[in-house]
Amino acid sequence: MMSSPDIITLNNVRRTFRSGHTFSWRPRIVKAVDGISFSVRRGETFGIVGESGSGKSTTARMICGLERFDSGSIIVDGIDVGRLRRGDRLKFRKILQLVFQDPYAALNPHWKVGDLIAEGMRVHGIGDRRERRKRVLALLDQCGLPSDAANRYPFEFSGGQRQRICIARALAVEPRILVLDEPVSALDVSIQAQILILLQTLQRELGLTYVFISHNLAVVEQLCDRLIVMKSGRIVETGPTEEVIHYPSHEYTRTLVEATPIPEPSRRRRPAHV
Ligand SMILES: Nc1ncnc2c1ncn2[C@@H]1O[C@H](COP(=O)(O)OP(=O)(O)OP(=O)(O)O)[C@@H](O)[C@H]1O
Repeated sequence: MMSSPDIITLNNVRRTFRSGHTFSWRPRIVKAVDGISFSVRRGETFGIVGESGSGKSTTARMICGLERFDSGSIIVDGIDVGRLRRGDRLKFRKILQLVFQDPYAALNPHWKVGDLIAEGMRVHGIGDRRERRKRVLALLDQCGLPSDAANRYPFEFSGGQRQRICIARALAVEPRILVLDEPVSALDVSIQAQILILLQTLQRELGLTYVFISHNLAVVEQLCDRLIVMKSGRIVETGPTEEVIHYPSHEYTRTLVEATPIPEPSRRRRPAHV
């Protein structure tokens, strides 16, 4: 059977939050995600951009099965995320892993880095202890970390190195998809560039699909093949990254582009591979 070119498909997905005081007469209804549809192709980097509050993180969390949705459907590698049962969650995590913005908060400070990376493998029953140790060392190397990192604690590392640890941990279970929610936003610009290069290299080597959430169009421009622009829970623009950034058709995208210094001429990178 031919596998579909699309690995993630959202169809008319909505998510509403009630906010405001429990005792207020009129709780405020926030349409965080207001009927969005898009597909992500296997092996591509798909960007979700928009200003703060536009619904990017809610979308990412719904794709990951961490946030329920009110209506619509989300299919990830053939799995209906809306119908994930408790027992399916583990299997789902082997397909899709997440990397968050804050590498400080994401790592348990009491665990050694080697144990942090090996934990997912242990939970998923991958290899025995010896094999897991070997794989931890290979992952450290692949993510540009020294091998003695395995025996050290997260606090001994810089922000960029911690994000490398988070990426190694995500890759440990050999997922097909990484959802990266503002993965470089907390880092210095020079460190950002190194992490982006690492992500590009890993994608090439492992054939990964990335969903990349960012408010920074310069970063998105460097990494993403295609993107959607979100505003108030809706998609206002979609298309190949260069087209959207250099020839935006929506006023909102134009405002985002104008607010971002994007180096010229465009320094994009590698042929998209599927
Ligand atoms: N758990 C929640 N309870 C109430 N409102 C929420 C909740 N999560 C998100 N929202 C609201 O939904 C809207 C979209 O939020 P979301 O975090 O998805 O946006 P975002 O584009 O990722 O913003 P940011 O970049 O600041 O994270 C916002 O108005 C937010 O306040």
